[in-house]
Amino acid sequence: MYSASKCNIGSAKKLVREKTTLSNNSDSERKDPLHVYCRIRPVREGSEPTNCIKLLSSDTLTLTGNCSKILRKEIQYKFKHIFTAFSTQAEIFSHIAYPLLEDLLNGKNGLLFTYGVTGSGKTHTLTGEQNDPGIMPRCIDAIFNSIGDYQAPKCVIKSDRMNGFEIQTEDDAFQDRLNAVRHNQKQKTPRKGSDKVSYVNDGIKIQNVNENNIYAVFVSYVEIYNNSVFDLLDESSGRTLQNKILREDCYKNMYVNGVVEVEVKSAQEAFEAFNAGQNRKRVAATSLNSDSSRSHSIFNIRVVQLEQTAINSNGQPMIPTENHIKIGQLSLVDLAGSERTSRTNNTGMRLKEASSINNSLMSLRTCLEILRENQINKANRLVPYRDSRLTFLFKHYFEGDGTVKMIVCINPSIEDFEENMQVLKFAEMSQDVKITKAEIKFTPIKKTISRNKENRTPAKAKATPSFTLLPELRVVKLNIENLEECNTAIDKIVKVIKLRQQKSKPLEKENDLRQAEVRKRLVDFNQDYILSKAEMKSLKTVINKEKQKSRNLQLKMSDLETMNQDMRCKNEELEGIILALKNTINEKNLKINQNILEKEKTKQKIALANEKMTQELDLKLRRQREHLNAALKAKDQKLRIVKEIIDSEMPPVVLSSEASEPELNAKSQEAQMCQTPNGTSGVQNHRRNATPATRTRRSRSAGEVWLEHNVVKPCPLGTVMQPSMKKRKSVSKLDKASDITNPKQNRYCLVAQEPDTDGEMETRLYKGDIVPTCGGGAQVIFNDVEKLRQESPTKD
Ligand SMILES: Nc1ncnc2c1ncn2[C@@H]1O[C@H](COP(=O)(O)OP(=O)(O)OP(=O)(O)O)[C@@H](O)[C@H]1O
Repeated sequence: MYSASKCNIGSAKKLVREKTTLSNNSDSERKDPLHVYCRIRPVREGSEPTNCIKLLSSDTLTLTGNCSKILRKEIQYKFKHIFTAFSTQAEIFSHIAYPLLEDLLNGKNGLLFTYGVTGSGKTHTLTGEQNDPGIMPRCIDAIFNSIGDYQAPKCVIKSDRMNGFEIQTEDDAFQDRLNAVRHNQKQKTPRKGSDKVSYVNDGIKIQNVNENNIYAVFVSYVEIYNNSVFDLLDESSGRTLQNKILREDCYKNMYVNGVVEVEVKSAQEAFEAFNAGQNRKRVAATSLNSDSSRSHSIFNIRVVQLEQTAINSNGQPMIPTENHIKIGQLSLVDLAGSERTSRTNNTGMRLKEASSINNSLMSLRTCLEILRENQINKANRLVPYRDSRLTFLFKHYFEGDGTVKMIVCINPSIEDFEENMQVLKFAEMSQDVKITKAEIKFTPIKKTISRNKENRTPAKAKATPSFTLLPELRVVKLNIENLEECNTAIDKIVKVIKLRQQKSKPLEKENDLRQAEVRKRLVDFNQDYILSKAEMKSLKTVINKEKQKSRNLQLKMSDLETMNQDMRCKNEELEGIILALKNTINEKNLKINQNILEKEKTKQKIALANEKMTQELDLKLRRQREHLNAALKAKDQKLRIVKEIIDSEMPPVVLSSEASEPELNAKSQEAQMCQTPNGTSGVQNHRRNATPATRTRRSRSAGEVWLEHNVVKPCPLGTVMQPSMKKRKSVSKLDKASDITNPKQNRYCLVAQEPDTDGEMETRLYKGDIVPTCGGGAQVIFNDVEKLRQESPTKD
């Protein structure tokens, strides 16, 4: 457990983490802490030499944020060992990986992973370059430098694809080797990435290798991408890798189900396998690293060893039948780097990958934290290994036994300060996690039943080396002085030789049989080879045809591409035209809108003007009315005076506008009764005097202008009864408003004719003044009715 104590150094804060003892002695005997090493990468050439790491000793460093943006603080971290920018790959290998190799060749498990921010040198540390190899190539070289001479024949030890191994008879192994050769020959194209790769070999050997054992080395390479497991050495699925599932074997070890484990007999073969996987591994350029790993990659080396019991006639090690095998596993894990989206500016696929990487790293963090808490508090909180494939795959390392080592890679640039702080904090915490020390485990040998019927003899009997039954031919020193002793010794030798000759006869027979068998197989193989050659030839012709087809298709494609290009050009032109038209439409729309606005404004102005005019006209009308009323009153007054005068002179014959029609009729009759001899009616004269003055005169200067409205065509009236209307306009229908609103007309006369009771035609003239209204119309105020009729004076 850590306690943080703070003390001020100048203006900077310094956090010193002190370690307290964690657990009791018995635990420390059985368990080892997770070993955490730190490697500081050199500052990039050309970048600012601002450094946020200060090295205090070989195991302590301080992280300093002396940039103005970041809070000035110094945090101290302590690790098992810190490698500086000047540390070599060889140093790192010998310090960290060498002990793990010793364990591996001793049948123990080990896990080594690199952790850090993107671009901090994880891949460099683990893989390195050809002339500066990292941990992985050095491990491979060291393994083969050490066990190269003690290897089991190929295919004798075989992966059962369920994390276990089985032993085959030599015959089956031979058959498998043959199949492998055929398979390689059948492969038309060489395996992608299988080009020869070589790393500088330092010739380092692991000490104390048991020379009595025979060894087989298997490698597998998987990646965890977007929380899915893919086998990078699986060639069966072609280009697209199949998602694999994780399983637990009977020893509680986690493994990738059905993973391809390639048995390698030399470092070269191992590098070829690694390279083939490396070509499938998902790597992409980000803004922080041109070759950024987008997945966590796990390179597994498994060394299987079994005790050597005998050597066969060819001097080859014999396969033991009743024994145990030791399996050691070393997992080299290159974790993808944690990255902040704000710094990488990743989008789309890269962003999804980054979030998956960060999630799985967070799971690893959570698991180790809970594991640590459980160990400190003796609690039993569930560790969420299943949250991520990464943690689930390494469950047996954390829960079981083995050695776990972590290399924290640090980029000392000041931009990485915040992320380094997180990484170092986690790494330091991880050191508290205790892992049970690696143990040697013996696994019982699984034997496969021979596929060859002839070989279905008990494996033990078959495998028993016959020549080992022969008496040993020891070196005998002959004492020439003692002839008797010499003779008995020679006799003994002769006896042994004879016995050997005798016993070697069946062996020779067996040998001959085997030779014949091998020859037969060779013939078969040759036949197969000839068949394969013929097949290859036919396939070549097919390939050539296909190539031709593909060439034709390519030509067609290029034609289509040019067509496509042309279309694109046309499209672009049309788009340009459309754009220009759109612009014109927009301009026109703008003008229309402006016009509409102007119209609106004008309408508003007109409405305002109308309102004003209406108000003015109302005012005028009101004044005119008042004026007319006053005039009417004055005229009434005058009329009254005239009436009084007339009343005083003669009997009243007055045609008043106020008179009712019967009165008017009576009066007009009376008027017609007193007609003048020249035919002019006295009534007319009289009426001219008695008719009240018109209310309004539209055009006084022009005199009276009549609108004579003849509803029916009048009968010929002769000259006597013509009404007196000098200026007139006759209409038969009043359907046009302009007839009556014509400002020139000021009088209105409606002519009506009907026969009277005597059958005489009577013409009635309803007369009135046309008065304009304020709304621009006109009204007629009837003030006179004139009846015109002819009457015979002789009539009764
Ligand atoms: N110690 C070192 N010495 C020299 N060059 C180094 C060192 N560490 C890293 N580099 C260089 O820095 C670059 C980035 O390193 P690398 O690819 O190993 O980073 P990484 O941590 O694996 O990144 P990512 O997590 O994105 O995959 C590489 O060009 C590598 O050669």
